[in-house]
Amino acid sequence: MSDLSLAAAAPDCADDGVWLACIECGEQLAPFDEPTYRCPDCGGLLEARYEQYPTFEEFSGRGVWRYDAALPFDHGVSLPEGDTPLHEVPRLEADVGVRSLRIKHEGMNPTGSFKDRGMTVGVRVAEELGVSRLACASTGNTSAALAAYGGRAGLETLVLLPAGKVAAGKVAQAALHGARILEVDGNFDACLDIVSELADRGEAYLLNSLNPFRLEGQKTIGFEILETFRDEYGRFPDRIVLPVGNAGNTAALYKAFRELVRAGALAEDEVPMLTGVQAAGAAPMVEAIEEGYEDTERWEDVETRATAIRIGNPVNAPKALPGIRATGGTAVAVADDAITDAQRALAEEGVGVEPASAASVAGLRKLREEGVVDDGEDVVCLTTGHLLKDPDAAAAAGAEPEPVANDTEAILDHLSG
Ligand SMILES: Cc1ncc(COP(=O)(O)O)c(C=O)c1O
Ligand SMILES: N[C@@H](CCOP(=O)(O)O)C(=O)O
Repeated sequence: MSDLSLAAAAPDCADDGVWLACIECGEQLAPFDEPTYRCPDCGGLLEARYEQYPTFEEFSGRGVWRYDAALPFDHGVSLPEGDTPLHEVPRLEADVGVRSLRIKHEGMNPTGSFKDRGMTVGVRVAEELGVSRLACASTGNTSAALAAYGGRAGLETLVLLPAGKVAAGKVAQAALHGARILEVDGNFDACLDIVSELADRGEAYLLNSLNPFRLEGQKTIGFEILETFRDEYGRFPDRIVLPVGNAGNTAALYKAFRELVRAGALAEDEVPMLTGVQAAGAAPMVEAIEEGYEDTERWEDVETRATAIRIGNPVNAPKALPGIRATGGTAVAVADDAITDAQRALAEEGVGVEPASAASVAGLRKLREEGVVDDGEDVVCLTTGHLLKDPDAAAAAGAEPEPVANDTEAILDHLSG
């Protein structure tokens, strides 16, 4: 068993400084000999390990590649990504009633979601491996990012989408960036099963978050939040609340914290509580936390307005569940209407997010009402995708346009009426 605890000692050194390790049996693999997504011995998830883990002082530059000392390469296929805002939301902060509330808006990445952080590293690894076709299953954002970064690298991209369940903005992005789009008569989990099989047969290089290098890019969200928060407040946040679908970000943030603890840059009692939020209609991670499972049980029927997190079989659960538990966090399910209310509240303070992103704020509100989150806490909510990703959901959540005559007096009458 590979130790995923915060207190784990630094792993044994490998000659070349980076390798892949199975989180279940500890098997170590050379990272760039051939595409590998799971342990060939036991089927466990893999994660990248390094000979050394940097402290904050070793980071320099901007965006994802500021953190190259903690990544397998010092540059990648970049648009560029990262360096996203940590918004203040004073009205929401007062309404929720916490010491401080900041919104880390990952919708401000080049294709409008956090997936860009994963792709800049993942596509760099694809180049290293010399593959020609990249593929993913997607609820939308992964496909948009893969198409853009694959296109930038001049590689063929193939995406499998659940038919009729992907927001318009995301399909448009994937199409225009040049992906070949296959609409599958099945949900996201079925698409991922198929893409994984295609990858195992050598037909394509898989760039979902099952790919450990995707998560290397995404862990920079954790580095960025901690650095920015510490620079502004002189301390680290108590809690990070995030939407959970395939559980890649939860796993990636936990990995960032573990690496900083190992480097001596973060004390164990300074690690923020990882708090996952799922839509009530797609909540296998919440079930696993509540029931004490080590992995999720697959939900075959999932439904939510937050289509980005309409996922019933989170592949990263064995990495993410220990993270939630070890940091003293929790997981909570929220109703679709609560997600829309949170989307409106964020939008009213100028922060435009897609429904799945607003789940973090909806979850925080629920946990405050339940008394799980204390009023003295410093909280960061992660918002993962931009409002324009899902224009239909935004239009439905906002006010209806009012038809008026083409006449100034009529408009003044209308406004005063
Ligand atoms: C906008 C958005 N938010 C949240 C998630 C969930 O992230 P994760 O799969 O890393 O849990 C996804 C995709 O899964 C997403 O596209
Ligand atoms: N929301 C995701 C689902 C796939 O997640 P991944 O992180 O495993 O690629 C999407 O945008 O497709």
